[in-house]
Amino acid sequence: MTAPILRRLSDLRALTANWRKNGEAIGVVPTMGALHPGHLSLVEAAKNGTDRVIVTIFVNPTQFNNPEDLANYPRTEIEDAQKLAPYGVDAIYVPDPDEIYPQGFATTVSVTGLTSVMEGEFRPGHFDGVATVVAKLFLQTQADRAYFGEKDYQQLLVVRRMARDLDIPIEVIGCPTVREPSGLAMSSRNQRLSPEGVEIAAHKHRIMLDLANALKNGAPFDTLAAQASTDLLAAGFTQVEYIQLRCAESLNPLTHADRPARLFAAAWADGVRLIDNIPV
Ligand SMILES: Nc1ncnc2c1ncn2[C@@H]1O[C@H](COP(=O)(O)OP(=O)(O)OP(=O)(O)O)[C@@H](O)[C@H]1O
Ligand SMILES: CC(C)(CO)[C@@H](O)C(=O)[O-]
Ligand code: BAL
Repeated sequence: MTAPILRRLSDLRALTANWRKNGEAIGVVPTMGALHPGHLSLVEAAKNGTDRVIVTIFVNPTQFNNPEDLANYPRTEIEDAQKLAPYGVDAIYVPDPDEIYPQGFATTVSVTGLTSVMEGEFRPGHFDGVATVVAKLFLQTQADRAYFGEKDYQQLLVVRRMARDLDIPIEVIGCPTVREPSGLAMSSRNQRLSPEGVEIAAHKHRIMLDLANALKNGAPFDTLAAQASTDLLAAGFTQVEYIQLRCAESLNPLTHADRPARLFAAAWADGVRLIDNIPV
């Protein structure tokens, strides 16, 4: 059965008030829609971890630094509701824009430190948009647990920091990246790749794994990152924005994987910006 689609906060609150009264734990899966198996893995984790599950779908304009990216973002609400039907979620919250940004909205939630590198550096303003909308979604849903993908690993850390700093009583849970058979991290933006673009993008994960393996064997990071960049361009990527090795908790830069580390990369193929990260 398809879950009810709620567009007004008052309707959502009526449901959650009942659930809370019954002592039921609420899980939320925030998304921008165009659902794929990566999103559905978060829904599954939420179903296993809580009594009631809300999936939110909101293409948040304030986190898009690039107007063309916002205009081209896929919007597939009917298909999304159909994909969620087998999971038995309790509500799909698709807020009307004025529920998130009412007339005169003048508040920004801004996390410092973690946001100054990688996605924060290459997408100015992006994390302010994310932190602000996610804070609102946490407060509006009053969820006990929130599920985020490690595909957007920096976002996961930023959101966790924001919830802790603001004393929002929610547990932020990270879930592993779901990949295509080629290793390509699933992403709504992959829909924009042409068949040739898909073939090019398929090289990214292997190039990152090769770098990670060479690093474990003691080779210096800078040399390996330069080689990986060359390999991406040779595979057909048009631009490599960054390849970085960072501490998995602080995101401080590392030169060796001598503590829990992650390798991050952002590169363009076929006009689409693709990000990924793997543990090292
Ligand atoms: N392949 C994936 N595996 C696990 N989680 C994922 C995957 N792709 C997205 N998610 C998670 O789903 C949530 C919603 O993400 P979003 O709606 O932006 O989808 P997306 O596929 O990441 O789209 P985009 O193209 O904007 O990157 C986020 O927590 C994100 O990390
Ligand atoms: C968390 C999120 C739904 C906030 O708009 C978005 O950044 C996303 O889909 O990852
Ligand atoms: N998937 C993270 C949200 C974004 O790219 O805007």
